[in-house]
Amino acid sequence: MLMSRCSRQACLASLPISLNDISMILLPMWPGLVRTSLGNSGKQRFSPLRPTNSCWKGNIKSDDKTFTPATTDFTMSLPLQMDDTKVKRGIVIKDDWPGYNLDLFTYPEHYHEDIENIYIPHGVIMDRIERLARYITEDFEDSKIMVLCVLKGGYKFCADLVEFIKVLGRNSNRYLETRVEFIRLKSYLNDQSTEDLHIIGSSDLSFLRGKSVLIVEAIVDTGKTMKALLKHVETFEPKMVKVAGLLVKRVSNMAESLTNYVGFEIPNQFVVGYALDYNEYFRDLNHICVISKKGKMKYKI
Ligand SMILES: O=P(O)(O)OC[C@H]1O[C@H](OP(=O)(O)OP(=O)(O)O)[C@H](O)[C@@H]1O
Ligand SMILES: Nc1nc2[nH]cnc2c(=O)[nH]1
Repeated sequence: MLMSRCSRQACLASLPISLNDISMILLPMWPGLVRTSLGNSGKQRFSPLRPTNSCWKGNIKSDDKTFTPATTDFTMSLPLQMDDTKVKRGIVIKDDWPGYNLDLFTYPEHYHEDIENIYIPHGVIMDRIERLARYITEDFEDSKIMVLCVLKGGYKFCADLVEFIKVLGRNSNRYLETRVEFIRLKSYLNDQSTEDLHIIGSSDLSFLRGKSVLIVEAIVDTGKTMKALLKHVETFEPKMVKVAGLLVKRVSNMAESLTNYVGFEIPNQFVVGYALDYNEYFRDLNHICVISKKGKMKYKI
């Protein structure tokens, strides 16, 4: 079987071994730290590797079908430096990444014809968030931060990120206290950004004054939402603001990097799942997937 590899630097989650002991992460796994290190001993235990969360290519036989090998793989970026001046691209997914065949994973049956592929499996999302939690915990100087979750798309990312930050804190001598607040922004209709960017609910963020703030957003695409939000947040004079984006799209007009902690850099494709929607559908899908033409037609407004 043909195996490809994930780079150590970008794929490396919290491992109880030295970097010199391994040359790559072949299969990221989930459950990760949250599930495996719970308990009073604080000791990390490893669960069996599960191929469904893998970062690989090859032929897999299942139900007498041989699935087409993936032609490419997650390609990793340079090592992330905790340096604001460097652009952190996260795990870079190449333009020709075909995703995983739907038959390799489980997902709600009613979406069968509505998604093209499993673009980023849930387990890989979780493993990457675990790593982001560590960057954030090590990076913030304050021991307390205000987490501003951008709804609706960011709710799952925020919940999982904060959970990982808490678990890390309980298992180390660096506990980053998190207070979570929410803001709801809406601008998309179908798969298009519109000129109408609405703050739904209260826009008063005066609780951010003087605080270290982490904005948690599921996706930065055109960057319009994030630019507008950063401008709005700055008016409340926080001490500092950083942005965690699970996905950042590679779009040509994005001149500046708005995101300090990037999960994955992805091509310009409309993705759904893990709380990302298409007209409110697909938020219940746990993987990140590419919507199919049929799906777009079916749920179009
Ligand atoms: O970078 P941009 O092109 O501005 O796009 C990013 C925004 O688009 C989505 O929000 P949406 O307006 O769909 O609202 P939702 O989060 O409630 O789904 C997403 O959750 C981001 O907030
Ligand atoms: N669901 C979803 N929402 C978005 N908002 C901006 N880009 C996207 C995208 O690719 N998917």
